[in-house]
Amino acid sequence: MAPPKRKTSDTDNDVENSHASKRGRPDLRQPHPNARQTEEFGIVQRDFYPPEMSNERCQAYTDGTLERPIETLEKACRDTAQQRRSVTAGRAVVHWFKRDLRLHDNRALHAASQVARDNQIPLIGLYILSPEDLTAHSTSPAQVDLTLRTLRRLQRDLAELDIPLYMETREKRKEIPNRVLELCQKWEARHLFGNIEYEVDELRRDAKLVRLCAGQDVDFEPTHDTCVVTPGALSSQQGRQYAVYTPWFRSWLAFLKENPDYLELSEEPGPNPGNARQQLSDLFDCKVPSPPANKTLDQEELKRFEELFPAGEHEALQRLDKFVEEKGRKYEEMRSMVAGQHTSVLSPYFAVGALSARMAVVTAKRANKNHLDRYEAGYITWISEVAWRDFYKHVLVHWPFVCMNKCFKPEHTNIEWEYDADLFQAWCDGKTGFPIVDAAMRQLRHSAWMHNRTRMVVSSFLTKDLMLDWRRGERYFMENLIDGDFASNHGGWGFGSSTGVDPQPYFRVFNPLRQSERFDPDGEYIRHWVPELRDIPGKAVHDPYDRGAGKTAEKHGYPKPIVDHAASRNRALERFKSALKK
Ligand SMILES: Cc1cc2nc3c(=O)[nH]c(=O)nc-3n(C[C@H](O)[C@H](O)[C@H](O)COP(=O)(O)OP(=O)(O)OC[C@H]3O[C@@H](n4cnc5c(N)ncnc54)[C@H](O)[C@@H]3O)c2cc1C
Repeated sequence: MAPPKRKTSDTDNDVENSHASKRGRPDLRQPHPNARQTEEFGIVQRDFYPPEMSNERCQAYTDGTLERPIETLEKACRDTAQQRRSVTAGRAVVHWFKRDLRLHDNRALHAASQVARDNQIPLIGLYILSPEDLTAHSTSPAQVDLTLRTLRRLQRDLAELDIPLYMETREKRKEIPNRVLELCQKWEARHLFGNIEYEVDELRRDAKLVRLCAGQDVDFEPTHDTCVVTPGALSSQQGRQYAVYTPWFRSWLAFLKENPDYLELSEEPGPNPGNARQQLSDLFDCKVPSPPANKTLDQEELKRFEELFPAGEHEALQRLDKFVEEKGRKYEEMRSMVAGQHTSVLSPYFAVGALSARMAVVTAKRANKNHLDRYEAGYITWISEVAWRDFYKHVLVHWPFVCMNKCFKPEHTNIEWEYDADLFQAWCDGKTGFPIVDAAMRQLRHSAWMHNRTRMVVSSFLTKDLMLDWRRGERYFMENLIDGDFASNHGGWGFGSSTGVDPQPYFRVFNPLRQSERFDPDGEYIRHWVPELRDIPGKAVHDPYDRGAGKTAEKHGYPKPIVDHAASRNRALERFKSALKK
């Protein structure tokens, strides 16, 4: 279906409620208007998109009749508890680093260090790069680069404590559990530590490793670390997992007040015994792995990202302190303004684990006279934003089907999407003719990062104005964001603004023009990212073709709007309504 043609007036509200790659893969660019769905083993195959889990199977997860991956891991830990208890100290302790690339406040690393010190044996850090995982997760080259640069810093910091960091690349991700065990055996380590990653494949991998290790007298019980409150710890009065943020957040706050130890920070590891350098000499000069061919950046990009996002936990901690001191108080008031920098831009550091969410909350709480939810509105709001990160991870753990290309609400599966390759490309390139959308998409391409407000605007634009499948946007974001995080990204695309907003079955349709005028009132953000519009004065910059600046825009090659917002909005609402009726 052709996109609706643009009308000249645009009168809807700021937010509408209705009851009702640059490195992209070629197959995504093909239009497939008549999607065919077949069911096999509970997986819906579409010929235009990767497999999607069936609604029945999703329901089984929701009902608890299908074992969740977290339960598989818990079961493996329970089943092996006795075997693991009898394990005696070996000649070393291993901490397996994943997305927890820091020394400060790293729960599993701290525990590993304690066991090593109690037994006067050395601690060894391990990191395995898995190109297959990076491809499967659509990790952006910018995030791979930040990870590798962070590893370099981490290696230096560990070396100061006489702790080696052994790193290697493993092409096949299936081999990783066996390889980790093999290395433990080689180093005669009987205790392995690691923090839990909550995505489906990672939980299953760790469950396998727990059993493998126990069979070979190695104790491995992965640790909860990445969330402030452990997934599964909060449930409603009916004993159910919250599906709505606000009551969940109340419960999150209450939990932390009752369990203040959840906000205790772990110390960094102590130094290795003096003879560790001799005993493990071959592990100290390990090279940081190279990025896989499909994840490399060119020289100019490498330099740019290094300048924008210097690596390591020292940088992250400095940014945190600076933000809390200088911007924290004004956060509530300023956070949605897209020009300038009013948010922390810490998301890349959370994504690679250079900073813990606990550390962020504790630092803001301290600045807020030790309160989580009263006193300064700025700090309270910022803490509640960091909590969103926890919330989406809790959702992922309880409803793991979100990993299978599924939106949160099964009924939204029936929405009829469009697959127009040209419209998708215009969105990616920032050439839609909607200045705020284009500025944001160009910010993403240049910085591998985008402001939260504009993430909401461009996701709404892709899925409502262009009616394109939200999964295309979700994937494009992962492929390009330096802070790509499965749970938060899916939360933004498949849980919230893109497919509907809880708790009511209504849909937000952002009006790009209203968003632009409200959150970039002087057009500073637009002029910064869209040079074709730099010469356009005043409010015309928000909508040049409708506000008498069309000639200048055209002269500088800025495109006309590719769709009519009002008509697109009506089409989207119709599509959503009819999907709910199905
Ligand atoms: C469509 C869409 C996709 C998104 N994809 C990602 C993603 O891949 N990775 C990611 O980290 N965030 C994602 N977000 C959430 C949010 O946009 C970013 O976390 C935020 O913009 C990062 O900037 P900041 O560090 O300056 O945040 P601040 O405003 O300083 O907030 C502090 C921290 O709180 C957390 N946070 C804030 N808002 C959210 C939110 N809405 N959801 C989850 N956590 C939040 C982040 O960890 C953030 O670093 C997405 C949002 C949308 C709407």
